[in-house]
Amino acid sequence: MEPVLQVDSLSKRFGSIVALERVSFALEAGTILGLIGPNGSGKTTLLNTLNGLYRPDSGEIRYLGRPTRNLRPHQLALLGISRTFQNARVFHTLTVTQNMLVSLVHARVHSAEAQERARQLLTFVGLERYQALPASELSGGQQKLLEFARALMTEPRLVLMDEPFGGVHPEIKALLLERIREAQQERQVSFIIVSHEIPDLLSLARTIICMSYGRIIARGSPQEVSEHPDVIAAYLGHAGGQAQIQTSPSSPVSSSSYFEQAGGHPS
Ligand SMILES: Nc1ncnc2c1ncn2[C@@H]1O[C@H](COP(=O)(O)OP(=O)(O)OP(=O)(O)O)[C@@H](O)[C@H]1O
Repeated sequence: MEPVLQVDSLSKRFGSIVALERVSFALEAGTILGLIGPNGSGKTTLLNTLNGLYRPDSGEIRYLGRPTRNLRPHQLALLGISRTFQNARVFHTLTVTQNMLVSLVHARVHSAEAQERARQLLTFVGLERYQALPASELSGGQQKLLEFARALMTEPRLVLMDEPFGGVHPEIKALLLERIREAQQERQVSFIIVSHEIPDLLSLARTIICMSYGRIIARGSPQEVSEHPDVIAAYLGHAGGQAQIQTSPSSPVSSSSYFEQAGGHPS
């Protein structure tokens, strides 16, 4: 089957900073890819390039076999690539429902159908009772749920999510994890999810890619990547580190304390 996304030798620099260096991978339809890596390793730049916010310096992205080079984010959204951000980007003065409808301004969807889609998706993420409230009245975690529901409004084939679990209350995180799984399994949506919440990501994703200094340093199953010596070294900042990436949410070291210990890139 044709991959939903094919990325070949993608590179992106900001002046002297190499944010992406010959990044290549393919994403099968209906699967979840987890993207990990120390701070500054290029994860957000990769998402920004995939959804048309940044133009790559070189390399090619094909979505459902079609090159995306000259397409802008709203055009890619109409084709089926949607996106959430590290800090939820909701419109605070608009109501929850209006936030949902914003994603369809460029789409030819009848107003009644758009309203019904918004209602169903808000129910899906447990926000139905807040639909008439300004988004500013939602908690940070609820705003992440809203952003996720909004990303589904265009009936995407691929959703790019940047740190969906960061700073989210455990109950909301559990709901978000469940709904991402449901969207993948029942709607055949593919996901690329960037997260520092390693145990959650490892439980969700079929494949993990680890980046460091703009390059892919490991890819494979959650277990393969979490045990990969280069991955452990990248997080610890020295080769042959003894620590393991914790693979279970119930493991004694939480992901956040793990990252506090491990730090980012070695300087
Ligand atoms: N718009 C920009 N202008 C200049 N440099 C940038 C820009 N965006 C990213 N960078 C640089 O590119 C590199 C990769 O950054 P990026 O945000 O993609 O990393 P990341 O892996 O997402 O980090 P984090 O986990 O901290 O979010 C960093 O050195 C960053 O400072």
